[in-house]
Amino acid sequence: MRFSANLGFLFTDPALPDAIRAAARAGFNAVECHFPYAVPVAEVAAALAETGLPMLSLNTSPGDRARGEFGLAALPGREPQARAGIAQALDYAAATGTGAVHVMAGISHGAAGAEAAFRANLAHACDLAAARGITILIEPLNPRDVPGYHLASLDHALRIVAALDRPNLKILFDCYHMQITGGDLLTRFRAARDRIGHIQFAGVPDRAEPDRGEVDFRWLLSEFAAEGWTRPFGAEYRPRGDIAAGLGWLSDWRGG
Ligand SMILES: O=C(O)C(=O)[C@H](O)CO
Ligand SMILES: [Mg+2]
Repeated sequence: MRFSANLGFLFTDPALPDAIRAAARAGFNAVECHFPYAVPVAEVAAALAETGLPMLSLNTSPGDRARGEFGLAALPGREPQARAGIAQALDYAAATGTGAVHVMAGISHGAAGAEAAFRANLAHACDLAAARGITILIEPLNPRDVPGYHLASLDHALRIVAALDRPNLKILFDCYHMQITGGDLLTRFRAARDRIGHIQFAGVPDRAEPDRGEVDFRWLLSEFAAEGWTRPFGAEYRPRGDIAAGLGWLSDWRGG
């Protein structure tokens, strides 16, 4: 069982290169991040090379968070900024050997033209990414945490992936969001298995360490592995307190 530290939520105190080093020391096998763009790419590439950890994924720019933006790809009229963000993310991914870019849909509130904009931007992203061997991810986010987010269900993500029919377009199956939007995690994972490119997890409902709450991750992740999932699972949770003190779940997996 291998685990990736999501550096958007874990090890957020040090700058990104030192967060990568901290994740390696803590025993993670990989890292992933949200928005690395303020950090010189050479520093991130150097930390990855030094630790030997791969960076699995990063997100396109969210846009202006102060104005409530959380992604641009499904915002009609914002195509230039969305595509600039996609180009920026692909450049950063290529320079760091990152295998996947999560193209963030954004808060569309179901506006007219949002779905068409999202699909066109995704097709564009897939074309650019394919030339660089990079996977494009889309991630349904639950509407309680992100009201109005354009991509709020697994079914919607499956419809998009089927319609665009690109081999490098996959779904980011975040067990936290999936539990809140319907549960039935193993059955829904099995049904979507061929379309899934990455898995994340966190305790539900508090989005903290995955060692308590309504999902038994020791059981669930073992079942995913039994289904043939071999990639690292992305730990994307907000620690209840001290990060190191909360890593018992990781040492339990490692056998103490
Ligand atoms: O919020 C999540 O679950 C994510 O993984 C996104 O990348 C947003 O940061
Ligand atoms: Mg997630």
